[in-house]
Amino acid sequence: MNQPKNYAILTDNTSKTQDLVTKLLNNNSITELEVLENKTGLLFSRSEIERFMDEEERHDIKILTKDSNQPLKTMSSGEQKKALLSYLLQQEPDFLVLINPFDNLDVATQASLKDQLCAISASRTLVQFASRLDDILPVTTDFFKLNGTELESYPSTEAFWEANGHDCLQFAEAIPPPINPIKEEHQELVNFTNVSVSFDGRQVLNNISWSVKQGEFWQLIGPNGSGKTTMLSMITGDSHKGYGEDLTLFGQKKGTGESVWDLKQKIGYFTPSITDRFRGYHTLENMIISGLHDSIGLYVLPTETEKRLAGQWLKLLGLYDKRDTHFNELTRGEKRLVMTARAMVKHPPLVILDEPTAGLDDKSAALFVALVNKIAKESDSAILFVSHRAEPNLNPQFIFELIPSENGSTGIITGN
Ligand SMILES: Nc1ncnc2c1ncn2[C@@H]1O[C@H](COP(=O)(O)OP(=O)(O)OP(=O)(O)O)[C@@H](O)[C@H]1O
Repeated sequence: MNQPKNYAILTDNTSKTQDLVTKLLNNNSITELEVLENKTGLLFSRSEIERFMDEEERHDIKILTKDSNQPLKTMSSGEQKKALLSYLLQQEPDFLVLINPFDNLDVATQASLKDQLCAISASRTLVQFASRLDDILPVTTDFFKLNGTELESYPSTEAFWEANGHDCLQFAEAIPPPINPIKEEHQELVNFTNVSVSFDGRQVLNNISWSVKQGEFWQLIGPNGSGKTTMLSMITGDSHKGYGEDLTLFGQKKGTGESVWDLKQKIGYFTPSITDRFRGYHTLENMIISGLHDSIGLYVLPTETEKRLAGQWLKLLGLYDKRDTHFNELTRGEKRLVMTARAMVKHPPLVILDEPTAGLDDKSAALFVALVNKIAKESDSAILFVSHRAEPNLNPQFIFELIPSENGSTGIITGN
């Protein structure tokens, strides 16, 4: 049997990935990939996981979770991807379309998925869409770049790598100060003392002790399933876990009558799913101002001072000329910059960025990281950056790392 071909398609924020994927899966003719015509392809992507999650929940059925007692929704990203891959392989497709397969995975899970995909590639064609160069599988035989709807091909592997180097931009202007600075009287914003959490009798966090003080810049890392999301949702008030444990938020012990609203006032929060699901028609200016009103999109008339402040942020982001553009017309990378400015505009005591670079191409991720470093340096807000990737050039002061074990994850603190 001949070794199948394996394709890598590098995408950036102009790429019409969805259009090409639909064509591939529907067997439409694509000149550059004509060997796949009349072959059966299946999709491995975050959106497929979400679709199955929806199906399983809505119809109370098990598709990907046949071999598990746990709902797909509560599985870690690594567990979800494993379940999807095994389900797809059972159907023996001729080819698999992979969209950013390593996003949201920690280093060890990425390595194990990479090995698995390389093994699969010996007998099945892989078509990998990748927004990060580092992710491209070593078994790739043919390289492309997707510019809008155009597939650009390269005569050789070397020609591809030579053409796709990149450089990193920086922001020149200063971070705009808040209109009404928020006074936080407690020096310590978050304190976990020997906190343990279990789900259905299985311990996930084991004796976690961690304290975040005003103005500190932290990165929270840990492999898939180690409990990062669990910890974050205890801080943002989205989880009741932590009641009865020694967990203090902004000077108040969790479970002693704090209101989620009060917590939200003190925390600027950003995770890409907020952006990717956002469907309203609001201008960039209004999106940033809405951060002052704790809404997404603006439903009151902005004041001149608010407009001026939004203008300063947009200048900093290099998006001032687009201030009247609708948010939905921005590229993915631009949207994330705007949503981070929105989370930051009040200068809340604590800013949480949850996997903020997932799905961004290298250039956009570098730009995003540069913005976060700048915010950390020029503001009094404490920053908590959650990411699996060792983000090149991110400069946190401290790293809190979750180390999984049979009795749940323990935490260690390292400096940067
Ligand atoms: N509501 C729940 N019910 C049962 N198990 C849960 C629930 N929430 C989380 N878990 C389990 O707890 C563990 C930690 O999950 P969590 O989502 O906090 O990890 P994570 O580090 O954020 O992972 P990822 O990086 O993949 O998102 C996982 O094994 C997960 O399956």
